[in-house]
Amino acid sequence: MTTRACGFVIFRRMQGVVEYLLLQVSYGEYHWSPPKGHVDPGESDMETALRETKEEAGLLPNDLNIFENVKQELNYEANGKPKIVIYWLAELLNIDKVIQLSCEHQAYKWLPLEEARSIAKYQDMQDTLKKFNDYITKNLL
Ligand SMILES: Nc1ncnc2c1ncn2[C@@H]1O[C@H](COP(=O)(O)OP(=O)(O)OP(=O)(O)OP(=O)(O)OC[C@H]2O[C@@H](n3cnc4c(N)ncnc43)[C@H](O)[C@@H]2O)[C@@H](O)[C@H]1O
Repeated sequence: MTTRACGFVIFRRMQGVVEYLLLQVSYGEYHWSPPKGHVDPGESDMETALRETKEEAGLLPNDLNIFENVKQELNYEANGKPKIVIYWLAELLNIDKVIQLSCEHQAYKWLPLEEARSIAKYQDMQDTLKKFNDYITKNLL
């Protein structure tokens, strides 16, 4: 059975520089990823992304401008099971908003594209960040 998870690649514009939010898990390989998590029964993908972003980063829907038509799907194996992860692009509107982590994460960073890609580690996550960055560069700057 395939595991499904959803979240947001969140960016902010900091003095002209686009930065991406990555969270470091507090278990296992201590890997970094955008806020995301498993889809609960009866939840839509977007409801999951919003719930997980609130739980993991303390960000509410009105903190974000969500680009519903800009999304990427990742497919990989996690803990021996196939996993699908859907990310939408979202912009943090108030750049001073404080990130509030849950116990699932031990750190967060706002990083420009290449540094974000570097700590994201996995090729498909790196490609996703690049594709979202291309969209931002072409349409929002
Ligand atoms: N080892 C552990 N010890 C204690 N509690 C744990 C745990 N693993 C999960 N939990 C608990 O499980 C719950 C997770 O719930 P959720 O918060 O709902 O779900 P998630 O972000 O999708 O979880 P996870 O961290 O497992 O996912 P990811 O795909 O990034 O990561 C899953 C695996 O896939 C790998 N991975 C991540 N991105 C990948 C990619 N793009 N390509 C290939 N592998 C990737 C990761 O390195 C990791 O090994 C939490 O309550 C958490 O505390």
